[in-house]
Amino acid sequence: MTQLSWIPTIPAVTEEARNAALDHQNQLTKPPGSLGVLERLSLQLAAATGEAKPFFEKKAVVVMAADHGVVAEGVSAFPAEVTPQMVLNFLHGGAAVNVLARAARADVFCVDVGVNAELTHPKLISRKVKHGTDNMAQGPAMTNEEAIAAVQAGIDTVSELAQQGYTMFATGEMGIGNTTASAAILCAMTGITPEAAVGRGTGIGDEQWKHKCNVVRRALEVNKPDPKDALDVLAKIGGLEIAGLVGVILGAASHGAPVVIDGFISTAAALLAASLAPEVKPYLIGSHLSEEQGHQSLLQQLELTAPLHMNMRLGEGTGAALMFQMIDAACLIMREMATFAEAGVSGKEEA
Ligand SMILES: O=C(O)c1ccc[n+]([C@@H]2O[C@H](COP(=O)([O-])O)[C@@H](O)[C@H]2O)c1
Ligand SMILES: Cc1cc2nc[nH]c2cc1C
Repeated sequence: MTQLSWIPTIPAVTEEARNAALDHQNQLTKPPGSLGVLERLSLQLAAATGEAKPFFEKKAVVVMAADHGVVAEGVSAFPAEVTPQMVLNFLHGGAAVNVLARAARADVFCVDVGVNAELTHPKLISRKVKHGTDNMAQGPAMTNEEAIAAVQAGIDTVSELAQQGYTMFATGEMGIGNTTASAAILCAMTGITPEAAVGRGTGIGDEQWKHKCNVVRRALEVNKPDPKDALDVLAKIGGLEIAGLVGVILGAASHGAPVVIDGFISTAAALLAASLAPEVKPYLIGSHLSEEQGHQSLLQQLELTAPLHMNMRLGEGTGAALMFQMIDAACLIMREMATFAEAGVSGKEEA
């Protein structure tokens, strides 16, 4: 596939830094491999940054917010007006993601990429492409141009934050109806049935779940998205915040910054980003396994692992913000743990 002009160039990760990190890790006072996921993270972070012992002083959770026309079909347990209401909650610092980001010493940035209300707040990043998507059960959710503009909103947001010194990013989102769009993306990209991809979202019951499966089936039949063309999938059955997250992921990787992927919706965005630019893959860090049915399938498709099993299904970037604390831990192990030589501890017996 030829490189599309709106996709930023993504640097290759560095094996030298990974090897230097592995050398150091092998000298630390522990049996090799005994710190499990923390060890794997250290090596990935070294490869991504080109530094054997990186530390991330400034971390950003970017919450992309937008509305979904498909909510008119009755696919969510909550009304669409919750999207703008929660945006204000993020801006006032009162949402779960704000609390978990504070716990991780990270900052939350909220971007209006397509909320169906006029929002003004000094902290809001306003990059509205349109007032919510069109109803994908009746036709395409967006045009290709709108989808690209929303991707660009994510790329631009990350570029500005990188200029302010942020070196690690997490994906967050808010959009009533967006588990329907994400399930449709999973079906389109992998060919699995709506029954295997659709989950309970904000908490729908059995009858509404069956209806949501039928809505996804109809959206796929009406739009016939081409799985080999991730932009086609994104525009026809995606969401403006999902497109924004594709931009966050592409943008972070283009700056050589690792990007922590939150739950179901964020992982759908990551799957599209990796389809558009496979070079993003070494920059992706899985966080938690969402309760939403279909999340495991998305992770498998990306060969991503989600170390945190917290029974969460909130979105917003909450699982990714928790993962920031594990990343800090992995970095500090590399910087602060004593080596066998320093501590006078005997190494492994030779066989
Ligand atoms: O990230 C997840 O895994 C996740 C799972 C279920 C629900 N959500 C959140 O709930 C909203 C979408 O749910 P729904 O039922 O309206 O499609 C949206 O704002 C998401 O952030 C998020
Ligand atoms: C209250 C509420 C908060 C959320 N945060 C992310 N998705 C959400 C959905 C609802 C309904």
